[in-house]
This record gives sequence, C-alpha cells and structure tokens, in this order.
Amino acid sequence: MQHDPHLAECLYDRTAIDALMDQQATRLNARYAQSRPLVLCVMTGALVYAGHLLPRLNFSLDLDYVHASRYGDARTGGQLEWMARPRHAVMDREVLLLDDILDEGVTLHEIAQWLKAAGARSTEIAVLTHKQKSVPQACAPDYPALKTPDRYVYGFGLDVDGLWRNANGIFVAAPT
Ligand SMILES: O=P(O)(O)OC[C@H]1O[C@H](OP(=O)(O)OP(=O)(O)O)[C@H](O)[C@@H]1O
Ligand SMILES: Nc1nc2[nH]cnc2c(=O)[nH]1
Repeated sequence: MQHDPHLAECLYDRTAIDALMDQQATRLNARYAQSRPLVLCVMTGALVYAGHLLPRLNFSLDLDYVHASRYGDARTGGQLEWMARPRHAVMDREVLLLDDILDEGVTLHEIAQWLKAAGARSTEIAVLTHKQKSVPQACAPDYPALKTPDRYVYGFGLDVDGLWRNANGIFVAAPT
C-alpha cells in the first residue's frame, strides 16, 4: 500500500499523540513512583511508542523486550508466535508491558499469562492505542493513550502490509 500523508485518513497527528502520551505518562509516573518495574517492550510494533514514552517516565526501571507476533504482514491475526522471551528474570517483579495496539487482546493476554506463570508479582499493560470493538477482547489495557475505531490502522510503529511503521501519525489503511 502507498502512504501519502496528505491523502490518507489521519486519526491522530503528532500533536494529538504527544498530548495524549503526556497524560498517559503522568498516570504511569504516579503509579510507579515508589517501585522499579521491569518494562517490557513488545517488539516490533511497540518500538516507536516505547521510544517516545520512555523519556517521559521519571521513575527507576529496568528495560527489556519480548518479541511475539500473530499478524505478520497480514491484517488478520493467527496463532501467537514467540521469537524472544525477556532476558531479565521476571520472578517477583512488577512488570509493565508496552505495546502499540490492543485489538482482540490476544497478544497481550498471552504474554501476561506467560509472565504470571513465570512468577511476575504483577503485570500491567500500557498501549499507545486501544481498539474499540463490539465483541469482547481477551484483556483490557490499564493505561491506554489513544482510542481507535475497529478499522486497520498504521503509523507510529504499526505496519500496514509490513510497511509504513515510520508514518508520522495514526492513519486508517485503505482497503486492499
Ligand atoms: O490484540 P491483538 O489482536 O492480539 O493484536 C495486537 C498485536 O498486533 C500487533 O502485533 P503483530 O502481531 O502485528 O506484530 P508486530 O508487533 O511485529 O507488528 C501489535 O503490535 C500487537 O502486539
Ligand atoms: N498495524 C496494525 N496491527 C494490528 N494488530 C492488531 N490490530 C492492528 C491494526 O489495526 N494495525
């Protein structure tokens, strides 16, 4: 798919994203002021979001990542495939998961289940955007920044057909 920032339907430009991420960071700074959570970036989509969120956080933290995917370059999800587990031990840790989008919630639910089984003391979820669905989702974010309608979106780390993670805003993908 081609991306033209002047023609694509933009849901959030950078000004809007920055303002909503500031609010999200305020909530996270209050929550984690007294702890040192293990922050896990869910690769690949969360890369841009995490890169912009982390400098807004003013508490002590350990940073690591997990790599798991169930969409690949497609627009519908399948089985979650794990490519990398965290290198840090999670036993007895407070874990904060960072991801770009919570859609059906399967990805974050399965990662949270794995963390629980691995002994994490708590797991909370912060996402750049939470997709609004008419059907139940497998889990809910504790800290959403944006809300998006039930349409395939891209930009700011989210891909469309494997491309345009670098688009500077959140856009609606044109139908295939
Ligand atoms: O709530 P769900 O329906 O499970 O979808 C959300 C997941 O989908 C995307 O990952 P994807 O599998 O596309 O991998 P990516 O991070 O490499 O883009 C996104 O980064 C979330 O992790
Ligand atoms: N890029 C992208 N990835 C997703 N994963 C789940 N939903 C979406 C979406 O709308 N866009």
